[in-house]
Amino acid sequence: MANFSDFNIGVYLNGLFGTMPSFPLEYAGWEAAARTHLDDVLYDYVAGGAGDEATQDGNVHAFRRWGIAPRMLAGAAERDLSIELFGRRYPTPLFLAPIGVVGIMDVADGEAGHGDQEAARAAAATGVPAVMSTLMQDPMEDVAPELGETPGFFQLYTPNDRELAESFVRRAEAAGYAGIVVTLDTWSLGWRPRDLRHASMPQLQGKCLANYTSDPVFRSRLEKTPEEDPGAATLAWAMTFGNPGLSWDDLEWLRSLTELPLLLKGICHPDDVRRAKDGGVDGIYCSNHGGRQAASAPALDFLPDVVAAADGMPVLFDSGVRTGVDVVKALALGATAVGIGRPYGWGIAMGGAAGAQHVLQCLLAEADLTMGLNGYASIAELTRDILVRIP
Ligand SMILES: Cc1cc2nc3c(=O)[nH]c(=O)nc-3n(C[C@H](O)[C@H](O)[C@H](O)COP(=O)(O)O)c2cc1C
Ligand SMILES: O=C(O)C(=O)c1ccccc1
Repeated sequence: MANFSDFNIGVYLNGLFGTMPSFPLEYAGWEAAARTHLDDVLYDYVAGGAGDEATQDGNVHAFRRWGIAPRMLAGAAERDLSIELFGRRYPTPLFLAPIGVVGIMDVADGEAGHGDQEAARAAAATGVPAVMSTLMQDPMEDVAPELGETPGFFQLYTPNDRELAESFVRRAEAAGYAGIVVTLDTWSLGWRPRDLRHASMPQLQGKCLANYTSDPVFRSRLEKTPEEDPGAATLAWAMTFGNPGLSWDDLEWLRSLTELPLLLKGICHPDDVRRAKDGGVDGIYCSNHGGRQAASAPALDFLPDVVAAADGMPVLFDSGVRTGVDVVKALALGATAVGIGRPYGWGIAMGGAAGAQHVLQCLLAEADLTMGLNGYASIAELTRDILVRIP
């Protein structure tokens, strides 16, 4: 059993010998460190979100409206943070949420462009599974080997071209991804004032489109190859990316594409959970896209009802997790596994795979200590009744 809070002790021990931590120890520090490396367009793209950004702020603040009830003399000196998901044991309850621009966020060493592989290496080093975006800067086949023994899931943005969607899923299966996560909340881009101010976003600059430009179906739709005419390829991407017509009627087709675990991302309403379940999915991914798409209530506020409707089916959760304490609270509200987006994105920007691994170690050490000091030895003990509502 891993002891995640050894990380904590290690920091103090290093300090005794005059070695200070290489990276900041908390979210604000990760974001600030990342910002020193990123240009404004990319920084704003990652940091920003929909509208006045009240949704993303609300995601973070929702965690503060819950408190953990401490129990003493509970014998929680040894903790087990492992979880089971789709028949497999994972050492931690965390996963990396898909970030479509992480491929170009690996700027710290001055050679951006393989950030998807850096994220995969952080997953390999920690056993934290990664959901990898459709929007990669390297093709999915080049990213998968970097995951090592740790499973990766392929996140599908369903293009409005069925053959292309099918090709993506076949490629993900062949490359060894362990499941398919279909994101439903981005069939059109949200209202994002920061990106509008820059009148730019990375994909429109031709970034992170490698899964498209390497795809035989996508290429067959072009008159000239992406190498000959990159601008035309980017335009073709913009024409095929959005899929406003996708509906529940398409779930049967999506389900038919793979026998791998199939999850739907962006689900917050219990009625949608039931429809998804009826359609034969294997898991629900409760998220409001980190407040980047539609304005909504905090994703955390939907989690308990989503878990109830899922009725035993796994529920992945993300949106607003910033600390190890947040991880514990999401688990207590019923999440099977807890995803982080921006925190590890900043990690990649401040130090590549090592930076992302550091972020995971901080979150895990804090989650582990929070459980221990509050008297909870396993994730099974983290239930709704260990939380109190803070008015
Ligand atoms: C810069 C950025 C890019 C993202 N790209 C994708 C993506 O390609 N696919 C997807 O399903 N979600 C994407 N998301 C949403 C994340 O998967 C996740 O839902 C969100 O970041 C969680 O919120 P958090 O950032 O507060 O942790 C992106 C998020 C960010 C910050
Ligand atoms: O930025 C995002 O959150 C995202 O997922 C996305 C993907 C493609 C186009 C625009 C946004």
